[in-house]
Amino acid sequence: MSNSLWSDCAARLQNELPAQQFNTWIRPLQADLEQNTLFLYAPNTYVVEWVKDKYLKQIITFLRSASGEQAPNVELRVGGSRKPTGLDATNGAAVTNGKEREQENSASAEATGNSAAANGNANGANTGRQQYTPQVLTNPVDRPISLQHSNLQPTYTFDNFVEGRSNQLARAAASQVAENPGKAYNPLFIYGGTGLGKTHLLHSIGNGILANKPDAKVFYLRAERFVQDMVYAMKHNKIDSFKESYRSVDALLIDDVQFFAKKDHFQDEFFHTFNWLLEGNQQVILTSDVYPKEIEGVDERLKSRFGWGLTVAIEPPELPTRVAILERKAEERKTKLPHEVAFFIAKRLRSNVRELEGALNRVIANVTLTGRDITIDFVKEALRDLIAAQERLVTIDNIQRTVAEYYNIKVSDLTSKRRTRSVARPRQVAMALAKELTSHSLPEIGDAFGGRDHTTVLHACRKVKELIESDHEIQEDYRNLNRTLSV
Ligand SMILES: Nc1ncnc2c1ncn2[C@@H]1O[C@H](COP(=O)(O)OP(=O)(O)OP(=O)(O)O)[C@@H](O)[C@H]1O
Repeated sequence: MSNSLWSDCAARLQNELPAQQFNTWIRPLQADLEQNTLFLYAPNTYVVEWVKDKYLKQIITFLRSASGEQAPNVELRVGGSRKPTGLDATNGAAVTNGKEREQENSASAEATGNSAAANGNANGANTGRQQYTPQVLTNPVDRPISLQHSNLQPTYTFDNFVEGRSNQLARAAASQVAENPGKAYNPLFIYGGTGLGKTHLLHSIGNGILANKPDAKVFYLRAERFVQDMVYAMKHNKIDSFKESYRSVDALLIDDVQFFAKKDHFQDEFFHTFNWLLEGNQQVILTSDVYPKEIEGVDERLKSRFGWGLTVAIEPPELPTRVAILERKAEERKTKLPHEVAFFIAKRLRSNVRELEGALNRVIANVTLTGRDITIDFVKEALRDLIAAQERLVTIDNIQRTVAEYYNIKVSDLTSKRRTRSVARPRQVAMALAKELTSHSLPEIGDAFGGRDHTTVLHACRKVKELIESDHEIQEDYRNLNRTLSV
């Protein structure tokens, strides 16, 4: 009963909220109905407070509309991750209860000969875990599967990670994990496009954990390395020490888990390692370039586990964050980058932080070679090809086509005089995008939208900015369009 009530409620929230909000705040909640109270368990107080503040009203409204007078009270609490999640199944709205999960665990573990299950306890760690007493492998021959070195890059820290709206949530979750490994969010799953700072955050967490507890066993690796180690272990008959190594860490940081796609055998082993660590409250942090449920070729069980803790996105940075990143990186390189030049570069290059860094490196190299000052003209010259490539990509025409397609209207509607809301709002969005993503002036943009005055464009830009703050639908639309146009 609790399950279906909560899953209906969650399904409705899923329809109403932008995917990122739903995945971040609602999906991790675990429901339990006791008497007439629906307990919603969140991974930590941060989530409890956030959900209370932002979504509790909506949740109560849904429950009342579904159950009328019978609607239960709602109580948000911090709860253990072993509780049944409301949203584990692939469609995001089904519910499993704890028993089903236990059965599922042991069934899958048995099928693959998992040793924890062989001890008859796939879920309760006590008995099975004793088989794998943590052990440090010292023999150099064992090196490929010895995790003695953390592999952490000391230069990637929270301190030099520039925070902005696009990465705020991921940054907050990451620092919580660094402060409370194994306790805050487990696993923490960070996803987002290439070059947006996932690896940087991952290392920051590892470095943060070590700063608090220098003897913690923290290990960073790309998913590829897990596969290589396993191949090596199988070849050299060292599968036990492979397991011991991976299962003895305090925190396992795995980058690019999309690499596991279509590697069923490795996924199986990873699945068991992953469960093992979670059961022992050992922290797991994962990254991927897409939302976990959308990784093709990865087993549903594994994807479902990925979502047990907290899943957060890193979005492409907005203009102010891009400017701040450039200024920060220039400072680190002891280069004086005038603000208007940082702004110019950030406005022209939008796709990701790696590209921004590359551009900055090129500017610095040119300065070193020529001894000239960094001015906008200098940068225009140094980055001519990059800027041209970006401009070719984003034209007003292209923006109009993309926006029209997105809102299912005609391009001619955008340039027409029609003022109905279904057309007027997309037109304003398109104008704001043209202002943000191209270097055209307000009058030029006005011209391209059916000969409108530049003040109309200015008004559209202000209106959209205001709506982005207040209306999550427009915010989501704008982000989606921006992302589509910027890559
Ligand atoms: N918010 C940020 N502040 C400072 N530097 C950043 C930020 N985001 C990204 N970077 C820098 O951008 C570069 C690329 O970031 P990173 O390698 O972490 O991206 P990624 O998301 O892991 O990409 P990929 O998916 O391609 O591996 C790094 O040098 C990183 O330091």
